[in-house]
Amino acid sequence: MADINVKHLRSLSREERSALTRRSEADLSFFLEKVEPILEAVRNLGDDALVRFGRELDKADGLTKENLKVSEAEFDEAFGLVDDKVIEAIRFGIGNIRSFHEEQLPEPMWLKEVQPGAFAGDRFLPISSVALYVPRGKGSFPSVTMMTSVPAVVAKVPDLAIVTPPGPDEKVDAATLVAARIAGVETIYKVGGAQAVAAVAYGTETVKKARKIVGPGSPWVVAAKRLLAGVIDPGLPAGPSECVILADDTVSGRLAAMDLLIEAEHGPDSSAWLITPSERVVSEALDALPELWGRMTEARMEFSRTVLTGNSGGIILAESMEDACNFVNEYAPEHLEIMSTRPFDYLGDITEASEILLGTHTPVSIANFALGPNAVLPTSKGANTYGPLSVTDFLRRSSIGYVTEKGYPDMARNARTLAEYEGFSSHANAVSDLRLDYLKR
Ligand SMILES: NC(=O)c1ccc[n+]([C@@H]2O[C@H](COP(=O)([O-])OP(=O)(O)OC[C@H]3O[C@@H](n4cnc5c(N)ncnc54)[C@H](O)[C@@H]3O)[C@@H](O)[C@H]2O)c1
Ligand SMILES: N[C@H](CO)Cc1c[nH]c[nH+]1
Ligand SMILES: [Zn+2]
Repeated sequence: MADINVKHLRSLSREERSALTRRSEADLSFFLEKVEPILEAVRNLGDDALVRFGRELDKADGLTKENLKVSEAEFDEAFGLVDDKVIEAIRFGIGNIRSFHEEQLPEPMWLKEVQPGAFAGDRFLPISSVALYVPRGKGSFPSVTMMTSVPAVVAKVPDLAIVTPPGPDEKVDAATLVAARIAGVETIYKVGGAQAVAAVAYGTETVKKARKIVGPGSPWVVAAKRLLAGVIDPGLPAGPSECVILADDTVSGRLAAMDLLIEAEHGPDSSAWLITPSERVVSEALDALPELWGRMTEARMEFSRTVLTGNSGGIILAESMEDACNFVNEYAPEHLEIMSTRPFDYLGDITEASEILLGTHTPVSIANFALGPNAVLPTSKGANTYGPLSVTDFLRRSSIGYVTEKGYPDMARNARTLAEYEGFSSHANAVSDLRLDYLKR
């Protein structure tokens, strides 16, 4: 396949190497400009704007203020529309996702005696209201419903709502409704894109204001979250999907090509690279791609072709596995597969990746839908500072302190010394002997 990008890491200049790590999210200027009036319209016109954008952008001609919120009847109807096999897969996935996320739930409170008679610790409470964004543009995403709802329910967020675009029939994707109900979320609004972020940030007549929004989305959603970061907590940055397949010489290049196409098929703005020091793997992967494309739907094949022949995907030949691991760390992918019969040999060399999947039987698809770890992951080098969506994203932490009469003297003496050094007289007074006098009265 002559037009698939094949890069030799050794022959690239620093600029060329760094260009390979660039994602579509790096320049959102087009989207930021277009999204601003949408946010303003929602702020000023509320439901009227949501109905207008739903009709214009999602072609939901039958959307009205009255049906913006999913009804009980629509939830019930969804179970009849979804194949039993799909419901079973949703239940299977939710079971594993719940089991994984329950392990993340911290004790509600802990206290440690840091000095005799002086205690310090943390207390956790759920965030009072969170909106979950479930995309629906280039596909429907019951799996994102599972990944966002389960940790929120495990964290016991009292006020949860899903926002997701309506289809042209002004309905929410049926499997999304099924997944929401099984996971335990009952409020769903038919609004997507930038207008959904604005709706939960400002609140409208129908849509309740939320303190935080989580969930992945297209650049429209990412741009809106950036612009509204002062109004609502936008959570971790989760934009267009991306993956790196890191393969050594122990595996088949055909297998590597198969997994390279997983995330490359999300959209033309996705990113997907296969990196290997093995020329055999490169040539087998190139040979396999046409057959694999023949097994894909036309639209998904076109998306992945765009990715693998454009600026954000292809195959990279590295000098060695060490060289390849260094590149992976520079890239900081959302999903990483270490495809090798000895994956643990390389795990220690990878420091920057949102998700690391090991071996030849853990393709990204299994992690996207079934395994349990969260598939809402930071993109565009977000792995440098963020982790995957987790139960703790739905909790807020308060520090707890308790000093007893026994612990007071040492604490007060040291606090006073620093208060005086910093020049804060009231801070110092509050830990002076005056306190002991006042305590006597
Ligand atoms: N990082 C992650 O964890 C993760 C997980 C799943 C999906 N994803 C990514 O999420 C993204 C989902 O994107 P999507 O498009 O499928 O769904 P989406 O719901 O994010 O975007 C569709 C919405 O965008 C808005 N929109 C579309 N065209 C517009 C225009 N011209 N002007 C204004 N608004 C417009 C519409 O409101 C529409 O409802 C994909 O890029 C996918 O790769 C990421
Ligand atoms: N790969 C996505 C996260 O980047 C998750 C997903 C859901 N459905 C398909 N893929
Ligand atoms: Zn995916």
